[in-house]
Amino acid sequence: MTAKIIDGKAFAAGLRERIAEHVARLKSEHGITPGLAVIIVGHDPASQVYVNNKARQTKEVGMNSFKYELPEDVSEDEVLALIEELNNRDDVNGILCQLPVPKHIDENKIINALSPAKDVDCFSPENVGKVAIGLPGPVPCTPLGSLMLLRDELGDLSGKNAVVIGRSNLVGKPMGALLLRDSATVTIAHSRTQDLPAICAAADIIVAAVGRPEMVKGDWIKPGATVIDVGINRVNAPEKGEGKTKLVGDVEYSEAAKVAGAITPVPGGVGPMTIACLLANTVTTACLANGLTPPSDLTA
Ligand SMILES: Nc1nc2c(c(=O)[nH]1)N[C@@H](CN(C=O)c1ccc(C(=O)N[C@@H](CCC(=O)O)C(=O)O)cc1)CN2
Repeated sequence: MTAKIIDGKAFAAGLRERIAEHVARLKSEHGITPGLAVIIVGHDPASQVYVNNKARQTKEVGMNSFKYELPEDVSEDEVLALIEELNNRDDVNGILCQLPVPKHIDENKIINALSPAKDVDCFSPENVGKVAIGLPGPVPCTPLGSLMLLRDELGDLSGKNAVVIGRSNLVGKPMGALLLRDSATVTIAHSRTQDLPAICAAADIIVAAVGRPEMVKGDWIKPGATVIDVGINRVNAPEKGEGKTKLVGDVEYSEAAKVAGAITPVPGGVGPMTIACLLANTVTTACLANGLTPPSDLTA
């Protein structure tokens, strides 16, 4: 068996088209242009690429983009003051601070300073709670993107055995909550889990979000299972030449693809969904801020 490759890049492009249609309707019917503010602190090259992609894609779907590039040595108080200013602006419906931030800035203080109504990453405790109990609001971007790919691939997830590997606040825990909301039978595995291969062997769905290159082996996977690889790990690639690197996921892709029914590649799988879902969340928060029901196809 060779797995179907789930094309996250193509799915994300389709999602952005739908977002653009919703944005056009918000403008023409309600006079609302959603706005997304992105804050980046320092010069991490990967973060700069992600932030530039976020700004470009925000504009492409017809929304307003506001980018704040702060120096590496900016004080925590200055970042918090900027967030406070953005919290109070009517033309800003979504705010995010690109992670990681430099060590002298407390990530939790940043997250707690964001107005939950504009927290389009869905990192705040209030929004995490809403996700858990199924109230309207933003949904963590990478888990939402993974869920959309799973629903597209499998349809109804009810009763499926789903194993999420990783228990981070950003991916593992919200992914578990979303799968549970879709009535999957959810196991969250982590570094203390015993006999992970046996747990994976019973899974109809595996979501690998552990941050360790190729940790999930092909022979752990049940034939026909759907595998969502959230990992994006840069590793050395001597086969490409001296000093070269490549991106790999948390799953041993080539072996897993021989067994799985469907699998996301890295790159081109979940990654592109993260930014598309950020735009979807900005439409959601813009709707909620204006007393409108968010489009159901952009949320969980
Ligand atoms: N405030 C946030 N910070 C960070 C987040 C986040 O969701 N919110 N996630 C990551 C970075 N990230 C978005 O911000 C992100 C990472 C990767 C991709 C992506 O499309 N990856 C490509 C490969 C890209 C490459 O070649 O390097 C892929 O998987 O195909 C998009 C967004 C950490 N920080």
